[in-house]
Amino acid sequence: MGREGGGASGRGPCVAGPGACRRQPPVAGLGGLGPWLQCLFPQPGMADSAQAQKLVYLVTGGCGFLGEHVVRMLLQQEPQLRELRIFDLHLGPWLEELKTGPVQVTAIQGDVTQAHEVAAAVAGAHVVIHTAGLVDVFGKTSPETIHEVNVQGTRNVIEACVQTGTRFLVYTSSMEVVGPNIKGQPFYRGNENTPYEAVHRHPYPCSKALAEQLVLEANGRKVLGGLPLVTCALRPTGIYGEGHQIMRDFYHQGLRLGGRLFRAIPASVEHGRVYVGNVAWMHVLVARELEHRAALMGGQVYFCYDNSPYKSYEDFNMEFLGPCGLRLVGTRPLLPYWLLLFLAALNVLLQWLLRPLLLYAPLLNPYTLAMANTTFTVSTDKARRHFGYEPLFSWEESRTRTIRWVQAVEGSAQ
Ligand SMILES: NC(=O)C1=CN([C@@H]2O[C@H](COP(=O)(O)OP(=O)(O)OC[C@H]3O[C@@H](n4cnc5c(N)ncnc54)[C@H](O)[C@@H]3O)[C@@H](O)[C@H]2O)C=CC1
Ligand SMILES: C[C@@H](CO)CCC[C@@H](C)[C@H]1CC[C@H]2[C@@H]3[C@H](O)CC4=CC(=O)CC[C@]4(C)[C@H]3CC[C@]12C
Repeated sequence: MGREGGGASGRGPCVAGPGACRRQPPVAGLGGLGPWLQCLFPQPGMADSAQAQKLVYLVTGGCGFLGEHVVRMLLQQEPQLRELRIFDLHLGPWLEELKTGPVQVTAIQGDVTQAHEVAAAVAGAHVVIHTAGLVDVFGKTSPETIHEVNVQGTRNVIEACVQTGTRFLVYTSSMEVVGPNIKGQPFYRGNENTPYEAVHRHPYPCSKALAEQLVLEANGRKVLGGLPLVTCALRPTGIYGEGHQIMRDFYHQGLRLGGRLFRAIPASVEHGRVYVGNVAWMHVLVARELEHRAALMGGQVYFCYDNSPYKSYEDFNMEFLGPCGLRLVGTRPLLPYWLLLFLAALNVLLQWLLRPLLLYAPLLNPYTLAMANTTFTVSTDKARRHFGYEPLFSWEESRTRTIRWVQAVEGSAQ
């Protein structure tokens, strides 16, 4: 238990860096798009592996944006995997193609708010990666539902681990657990220990903060069989990459506006972003190393980071949308902040008025405006120090992959 820093186990060598254990080109390709389908069968290299395939992993939310990348990354990069269980409210058709490889892929349609469904899925798993969640900052779902899925769902996962004897739990938290806070104070190149007043009112960050707290408090609880549960939480900043719905929304909005997007956020406001492949890789590494470094990693939080540049939310998106033919108009915001705030408030009113008839959930509301307008960037090496994380994808690779994906979205939209 907790052989910190040893790296002598069968799974140890990967801590030296991704190159040491990369068996295939990194995962890519999502959403059933043609050019990416070649990457759907990443497993043959693993068949050569002399290592015993003995581990059972469960990924909740495995059909979501991040979850799908975690699933594919595990199949590619975790040689000890025997069975991969994918638990999600909505199962994707792409799962079928994964079932032909050497790892047993078990798709489980289920709801994290239903304790018995979660317990059945967790039973017999060695590791649970809990990414399932309701990501809603646009008012699409009620605060109660967000709480139910994100908080009660997480509680159910923890209890299932305790009751069935699963010892390792990795939770996908969020930068939003820290901030930006309601005062809009900047968090500039902060790390996991940077003091910051983390005060929230919006249901999404509140739910993520509560769920993260539950996960961290559960570290050390005795599971069935008497051994301690080892948990930790990963806090991605704004994730981007293949399958990112908000990027898709911005792209389509730009197309509707004749190939233009209009600057609303000052270029000086920096927003932390991280490539989905690197977030997935970090989950895989954490899951692998929790057993060997339990004393060091148990109960810890880690920001997810890579070498993506610090830019404003809009300027960062243009790194991908620009090469796809869109243009960001204006070097400064075209509308004054007070007017944007007024429009954001108007959107809230419209959402409320239209609710009986239709769901009106535009990107702009007071919360998203505050988010986009507040500097929040991380600069840390905690993940490297604790479990040897280095980004698997360089910024150039991440950028190229994302651009290719947006281009494929464009192709499939025509
Ligand atoms: N997208 C982002 O920029 C960031 C996301 N996160 C976190 O990462 C995790 C994954 O987020 P995304 O992949 O972006 O979201 P997503 O919406 O694409 O994926 C979430 C998945 O969870 C599933 N799910 C939702 N409710 C469920 C339920 N009741 N039972 C079972 N499955 C359910 C959904 O069907 C979906 O497949 C979430 O926990 C989110 O809070 C954290 C930081 C940034
Ligand atoms: C005012 C608009 C003018 O173009 C720009 C609006 C952008 C917003 C939709 C995004 C700005 C910041 C994003 C959030 C941030 O990246 C952190 C997040 C973490 C999560 O855990 C989930 C997603 C998100 C809340 C993300 C959502 C979209 C933004 C608010």
